[in-house]
Amino acid sequence: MTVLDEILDGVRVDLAERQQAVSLDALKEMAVHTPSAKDGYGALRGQGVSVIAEVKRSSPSKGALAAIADPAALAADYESGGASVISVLTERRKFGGDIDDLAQVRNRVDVPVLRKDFIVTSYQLWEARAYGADLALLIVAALEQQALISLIERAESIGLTPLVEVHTEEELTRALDAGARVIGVNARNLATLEVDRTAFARIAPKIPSNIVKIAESGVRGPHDLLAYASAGADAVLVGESLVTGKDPRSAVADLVAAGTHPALRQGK
Ligand SMILES: O=P(O)(O)OC[C@@H](O)[C@@H](O)c1c[nH]c2ccccc12
Repeated sequence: MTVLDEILDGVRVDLAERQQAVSLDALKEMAVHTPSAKDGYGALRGQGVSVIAEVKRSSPSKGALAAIADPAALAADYESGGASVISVLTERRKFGGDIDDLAQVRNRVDVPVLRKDFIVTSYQLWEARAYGADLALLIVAALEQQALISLIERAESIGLTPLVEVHTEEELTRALDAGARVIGVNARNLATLEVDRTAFARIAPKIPSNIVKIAESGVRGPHDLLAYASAGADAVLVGESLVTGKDPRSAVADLVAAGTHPALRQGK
């Protein structure tokens, strides 16, 4: 069993519990009263390389990273550093997240918020919307093709921007066939947890130019952002180096400064 399979088993157990506690109808009712979603696609297509800053307490590869007692305060620091989108890990068992973190972050920042989780049913998309998310992650490696297609459609129909994550060329083909418009290339293989920072440069040239390209994982600082930028990234998604650093606001600001430097001259 791979790490991803193990995570998905836990996700399904937790999901069944939440579905017992809150009906789909109740969630839909909540979502109706949630302010409409912000434009995730537009936020990532801004000037230069956009920064998606992540709220993450732990990870299966490293264990505990940071306690993060106040996720909204951290998100506010990210926003004031210039982050274009805030990513909130809501998976509980391996990442120490909580769906309530999403609501707290949503209530504090103005930029779009991404629900980062292992989404396998439309119930989780309704949850994302009900708790204020504007974007939702869909991981190709975790989904059958038919499920991927219908989750992309459902996300869009309820106003969420789906960020479709791939790690290989085959997964990219599936993402494109399924109609993804925002694609993230994760440097980390979720089956083995190995990080390969060359994955983005290998896969990005095969992504059509109208699609937003995000380089995910392994960004330690401006140097890595610049490497991803020269390989064509519209945005980078950064977690660990921000939550484990001393000053998340200035760490984001340094990334944003590198990503908007005039010398980059990206053809967006
Ligand atoms: O902490 P890092 O190496 O900066 O990576 C952030 C993000 O890319 C990573 O958390 C991530 C990418 N895809 C995921 C899917 C599920 C859980 C987590 C992730």
